[in-house]
Order: sequence, then structure tokens, then C-alpha cells
Amino acid sequence: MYRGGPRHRRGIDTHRKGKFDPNDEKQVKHTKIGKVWELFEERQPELAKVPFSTRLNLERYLGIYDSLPYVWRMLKDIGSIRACWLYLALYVVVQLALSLIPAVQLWYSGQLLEIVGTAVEHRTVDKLLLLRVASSRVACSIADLILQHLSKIISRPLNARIKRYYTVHMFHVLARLDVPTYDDPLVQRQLEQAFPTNSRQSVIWRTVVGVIHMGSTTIMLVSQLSVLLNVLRNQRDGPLLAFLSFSHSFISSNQDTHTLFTRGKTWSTVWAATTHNADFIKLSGLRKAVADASHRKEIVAGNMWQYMVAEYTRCITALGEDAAEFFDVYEMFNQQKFPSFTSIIRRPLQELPHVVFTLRAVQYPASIPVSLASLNLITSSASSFSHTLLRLFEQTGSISDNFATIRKMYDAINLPNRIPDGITPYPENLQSLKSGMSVEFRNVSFKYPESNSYALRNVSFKLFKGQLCVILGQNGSGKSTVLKLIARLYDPLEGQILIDGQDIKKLKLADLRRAIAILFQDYTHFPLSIKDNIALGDPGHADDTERITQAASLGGASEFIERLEDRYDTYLERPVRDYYSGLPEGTMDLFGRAVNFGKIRGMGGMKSNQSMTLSGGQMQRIALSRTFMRSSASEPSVGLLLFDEPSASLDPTAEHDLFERLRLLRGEKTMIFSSHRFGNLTRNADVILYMHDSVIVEEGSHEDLLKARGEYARIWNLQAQAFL
Ligand SMILES: Nc1ncnc2c1ncn2[C@@H]1O[C@H](COP(=O)(O)OP(=O)(O)OP(=O)(O)O)[C@@H](O)[C@H]1O
Repeated sequence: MYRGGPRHRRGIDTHRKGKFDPNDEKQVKHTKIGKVWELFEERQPELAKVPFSTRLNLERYLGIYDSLPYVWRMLKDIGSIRACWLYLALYVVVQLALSLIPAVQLWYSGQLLEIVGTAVEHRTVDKLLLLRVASSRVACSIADLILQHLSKIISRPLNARIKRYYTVHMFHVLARLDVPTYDDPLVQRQLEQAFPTNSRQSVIWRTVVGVIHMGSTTIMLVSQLSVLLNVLRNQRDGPLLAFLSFSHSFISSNQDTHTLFTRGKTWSTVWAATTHNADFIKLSGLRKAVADASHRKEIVAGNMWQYMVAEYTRCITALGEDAAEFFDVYEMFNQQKFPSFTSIIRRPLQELPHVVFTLRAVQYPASIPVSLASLNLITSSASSFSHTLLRLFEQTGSISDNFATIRKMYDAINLPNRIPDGITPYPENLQSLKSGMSVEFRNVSFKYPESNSYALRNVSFKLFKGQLCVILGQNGSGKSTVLKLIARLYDPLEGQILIDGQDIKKLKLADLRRAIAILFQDYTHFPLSIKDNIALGDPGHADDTERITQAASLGGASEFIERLEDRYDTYLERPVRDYYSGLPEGTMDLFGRAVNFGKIRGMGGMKSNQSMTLSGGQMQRIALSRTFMRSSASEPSVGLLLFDEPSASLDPTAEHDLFERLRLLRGEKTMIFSSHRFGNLTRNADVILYMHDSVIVEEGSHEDLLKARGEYARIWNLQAQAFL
């Protein structure tokens, strides 16, 4: 079985904040969870001697304390939302009223008990009093109902406002992160935890409600307890029965809170779980492959499905019950095998109040009705009291989780980008960009984060303003990396990059990126309309329809866009799914009619296929059009055009047209191409950089390199022979 091995582990940067070295056994505890998962937990020396559940309790409360400044900030933020305080105050008043109702009800129950007592002793009933007490008890129930409803009515707009406010925050965080920060799996995890996508209510709302409910539950407990003590004072055996009922309820609630805290363990310690189990990794891959539409063509055409089913079955059989996600296996692993002592004595304790009551009734037969009534009152109020108490425990548990999430959320909001911003505005004079930008690499070396090998090694070159440069080389030689470093998607490990003679790190990032137009080799399409896909090339002119259509025709996309049904409003992939009822098309419904969604679809303008597939070349033309939003010679804000394999998916005519257009459009701007092709482009280039294995091995014009008779000349001649 593959176990990760030292090669894999050495790659981990143990100095980075938030990481720990899994090889250091003093710091990290390693546990195998079943066949698949391995859990690594950070040891906590200062708390290690405290018993398990106490330690977790302590951690929880310390966690709550640490999170308080974040909660305060949250309250201030909520206060800044329009009309939120008003709704919040109303909500608090309603909850307060709701929390007092059980005590009032209990008090009326005590009154009823007294009436029964008087009736037994004096054989008379004050009918008016009975009526008043009974009707007040009913009024309490109705008031409870109304208040519950009111609380729902108020919470709806309150929740919506809070959610809207924080959704914008969340979007801001996700939108502003740079590549190395966003790509870090730890940051991904942090974002997932800070902004869980699967919950319908925002964590902020849950916390606000949780804090208010904790307050109202405490009031409920205190008021219930004081009324109960009052009622019990005059009851024979009352204190004994109450003690017995409570002890049972306490034990059950204690048990429940224990399981709650065990679950809480996963949130209160630093841990990470991974798997190196080849079968499980393969099984997960197979599951993803059949669930993802992008693999369907190959699965069908390649006749792969039988093999995939056989392999899936083999892996799942080999793993048995361990073939599950971490949390499922972990829960199974943690389940207590034997019932605990408390759960064993819990059952008999439950029966004790009734046993005591029966004994008493036998001893004093005359007091049976009063004792019966008080038994009923005491056991029911004890159970409601312990229910409230349990709720308080649960609320404390979930509030500490919510506080922790709020802390993570604000940490994520403040998450710094790994590429630091510069302070020098660029350029000093916007018109200077018309004649291009100079670019210089001085002994630049670079490794991608988490990678052990150099993507660039000691790379130096200089391009003057307005030059055309083509970078050539085999796959993986480092061509794209050069372009990424110029746009400061990453910073070099060693060396310096200069733009117009200034260190690139000193320039303001937004200014630098505004001065560069770039087309990536692995360009993507946003799940937005074609119009927006092109417009995003120049967000400053996103509403300029004329500019968009012009960019589309420069990118060679306008012709096929015009032929689409929705033209520029076409969504290549609709980001919103339609919903359908569960009845499968073609089957019969309950009344014997064939299920047919056609009519509904027609009325709703819904399509049977939610994604619009264009050819690879058409996709590339849209991406090119996006770049053309800012690449024209007349565009004053751009001085450097970077194209990474811009013609890879284009047919020869389109490629020829593209290069012609680029030549004309460029004017005097600096342009760098990364390419595999030798031809007109390289012949016209001022500088060709030939890269091999992360290093520049040849540099010069076409003629220079032919004369040098190196690798460039060899491949050029090979190509020329092929056309002879
Ligand atoms: N995000 C990344 N993380 C880690 N390594 C990467 C990453 N991107 C590229 N590399 C590695 O860096 C090296 C240089 O890659 P680069 O993309 O610059 O090559 P290229 O010359 O553009 O290749 P191609 O011609 O295939 O586009 C390769 O070894 C590649 O595996």
C-alpha cells in the first residue's frame, strides 16, 4: 500500500503558519481510523492532564472568551444595517415574553393544585376562582402561540437583512484573493468553514438567535425554579419527589451533553485527516468521473463503463465498511461500545418517583388525590425544567461553535493576499504606454508553491519598449511561467523583474495589471453571458456595447455569436438550474396520465439542455475577444500584450488572420507570445527566447538563431523539410 512516503512529506513547508510537521511525534498524535483514514492531531501539553470532557469544556469556554471581540464587531456590523436594531429589539422583547410563559403556566398549575387540596380537605370548591385560574391557564397557551408566530414574522426580515449584508462580504473575500492565496488548500478549508454553503441560515443569524435564546432560556430557568420552589413549599413529600424527578432528568441531560462535547472535539483541536489508501482514492476518482458530465463522451465512446463498475465494486468490497468519508468513519470509530454507568442507573431512577408515591399512598390513603395531583405537577415541571436545562447546555455548545465560525469568518475577511501590493503609481504618464513598456528579467528563479523543482532557473533577458518577443520551447519548459511572473500572479523566489526600469514589486498592483492585457493558455469561460465574458476584459467599459461588438469582431467571434438564438445574451453554461417535480417523464401519474413536461417547459421558456457547447476554436475566439477589449493600439491604458498560445485551437486561416490583426493592432506596444510554432511570427520577432528545462538556452532574432545553428535552427529546418 502506498503511504505517502518521504518524498511527499518533504515537500510540505512546515514553517508556514497553521501547519505542523506530521513526522514530529512529540507534537503530533497519529491515529489510524479504520483502513482508510489517518488522523493527525496536535498535542496540547498544557491541557493534556485535564480529564477529557473537562478539558473540552474548558477549551469551549476559552474559545468563547477569545471570540468575544469578533462577536462585538459582528454586533457593530449588524447595527450598521438599516432598521436592524429596531427588528432586533422587537425580537428580544418577544423572546423575553415567551421565556416567562412557562413559569406563569406553572404558577397557575400550582393554583389548581391548591384548589384540589382545599376541595379534598373542606369538600368545597371556589368555582369562580377555579374558572379564573383555568381561563388564565388557557390564555397563557394562546399568548404563547401568538408570540411564537410574532417571533417568526419578525425573524424573517431580520434574517434576510443580515444574510444579504454578509453575503456581500463573503463575495468580496472570494473575489479579491490572489492566486497563491486562493490555491492554498488550507485557505480553501478556511473559506469553507468560514462560509459554509450548505446551511440555509447564515451563521450570523444563528449566533444572534442563539445568544438571545440563551438569555431567554436562563430567564425561563430562573423563573420556573422560583415558582416551583414556591409551589413545593406546602406539598407533602414535594421536595423528595422533586429531587427524584430531577436526578433522573439531570443524568439524562448530562449524557446528552457528553455526546455533544464529544462531537465538539472535532472543532476545538488542531487536526487534519488524510488518506493514502490507493483503493479509496481510486474509488473516489471513479465516483467523480461518472458524476461529472465532462467525462461522459469518453466514457461512452471508449466503452469504459463496465471496467469502471468492476473496479468500483472491487475497491468497495476490499474496503468494506471503511469505504466512507472521514466524518462518517470517525463517528463510527468514536461510538461507545458499552452503555455507560449513568445510562444503566437512569432507567430505575425514572421509575422511582412513582414507587415513592405508591408507598406514600398506601401509608396515607386519605391524601391520594392531593398526592396524585402534586406528583403529576412535580414530575411534569421537573421534566420541563430539565428540558430547558438541556437546551441551555446545547445552546452553550452551539454558541461556542458559532462564535468560532464568526471568528473564522472575520479572519477570512482580513485574510492578507500573499502577493504584497506596491506603492508607486504606474505609469507616471499614461501616454507613455502607447509606445510600449520595457521588460527585464535579472537572474529570476522561481518554484511554484508546494513544488520542489524550479519552473524557472536564473532567467535573464531584456525587451525594449515596443519590441515583439516570442518565447519558444517544449512543454513544461517555463514559457507560461514567464508571463505569469510579469503579471505578478506569483513573485520570483530569487532575482528581480523590472518594468520600465522599476522593480515590479514597487509598482501598485492594480496599476501594473491595468497596463497589461493577457490571454492565458488555459483561459476559462465564466458562467455568464457571452457579452459579459467579453466585457470582463475591460471592466471599466463593461456597459459599452459598441466596444464589446468591436472586440468580438477583432477576436473573430462576432460571426458565430450573431448566429446564436440569444446572440450576445447567450449563456454558455447556465449557472441557475431549473427545478422539476420528482415524477419521471414518460411514466404515469396518480390519475393515469402520462407525465410530460413539454407543455410546462414551453410556457416557462425552459430548455432541455442547460449548457451550450461551442467548439474549442469558438471558445478561444471568445477568450481572444475578451483580451481585445483592451488590446487595441488606440487603447492608452495598455502598454504590454501577453499571449500564451493564442492560436492553439484556431484553424490555419483564423491563425493567419489573427496574427495579421495583432500586427496592426499592436501599434508600437510591447508584445510577448508564448508559442510552439515556428513561422511568420518568429520570423518577424525582434527577440526569440528559446527555453529548455526552465532555462533560456538561445536568444536572438530569427536570423541570429539560424546562424547559431542551435536547437531553434534544427527545428526550423525540420519543419521546412516537412513542407518540401
Ligand atoms: N500551478 C503550478 N503548480 C506547480 N507546478 C506548475 C504549475 N504550473 C506549471 N507548473 C510546472 O512548472 C513548469 C513550467 O510550466 P509552464 O506552464 O511555464 O510550461 P510551458 O513551457 O508554458 O509549457 P506548455 O508548452 O505545455 O504550455 C512545468 O514543469 C510545470 O509542471
